Amino acid sequence: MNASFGARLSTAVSARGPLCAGIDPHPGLLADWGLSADVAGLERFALTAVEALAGEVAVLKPQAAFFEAYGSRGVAVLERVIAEGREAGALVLVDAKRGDIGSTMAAYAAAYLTEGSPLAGDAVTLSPYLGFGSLDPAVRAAAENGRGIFVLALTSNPEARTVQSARTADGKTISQSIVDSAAEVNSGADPLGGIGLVIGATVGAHGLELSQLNGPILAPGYGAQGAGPAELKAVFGDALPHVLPASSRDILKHGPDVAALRGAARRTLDDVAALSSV
Ligand SMILES: O=c1ccn([C@@H]2O[C@H](COP(=O)(O)O)[C@@H](O)[C@H]2O)c(=O)[nH]1
Repeated sequence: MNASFGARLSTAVSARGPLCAGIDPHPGLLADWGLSADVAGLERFALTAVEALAGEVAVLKPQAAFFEAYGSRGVAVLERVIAEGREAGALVLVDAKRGDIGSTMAAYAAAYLTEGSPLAGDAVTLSPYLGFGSLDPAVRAAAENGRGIFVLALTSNPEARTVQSARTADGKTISQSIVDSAAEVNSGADPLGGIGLVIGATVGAHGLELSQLNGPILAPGYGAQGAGPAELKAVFGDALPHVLPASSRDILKHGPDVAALRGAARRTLDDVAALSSV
């Protein structure tokens, strides 16, 4: 792959607008869509979401956990979602939140970031809580393969605060130290580095200094977790142009009708786009 992930993401967002639509096959949603809680139901759910959304949104984010819950056949469905989502023109961010010591991280990088692997989308979410440096094999694989990573910095769930807002020996919050490590890797990249961050749209006042990041920010928590356009503006301020709001259940609840799913994604995009004119 020739173009960098930062360049591909910038092009996709310019063409389609800033939205990451999640594919989270919750058992409750499968039931609401009239589907069985088995691999056949999972497959129908996920591929309907791909059909509805992959031609519309810049980024699709399948949540790996809901596929893994069905074992190897569920993972095979995830592989189809990745392949078919990309074929239909969306960038696919696999939300797997992997993290481990460096030597094991190399295997995750082979699985999620290396050309030819059936689980490799365009980017993957990673956890830095074994130390940002433990992600080095993934950082290298991402650059070599034109792919991206999104590193958890300040997540949307309230329980995260005690860990992520704790301070390191130099007085920085842990989340700020993750921002700074990502900024160091992204420095000088044009138009945008391939190391993104995950910062929830729900986090409220956070005090993070994001001006040097030079990378994308995935903002889950939009919709079902309570954040809307006003929260995006308040949380991200000047960083808003690099923010990719992520919404799953709030869009998926409109299925299984394909047109209704598309309509929900478009309304979300319109609400987000209106922010740039405020
Ligand atoms: O901080 C985080 C990191 C990841 N997520 C994931 O995003 C979606 C959110 O789903 P909704 O239905 O829009 O609430 C889900 O896959 C989470 O695992 C997050 O919510 N917060």
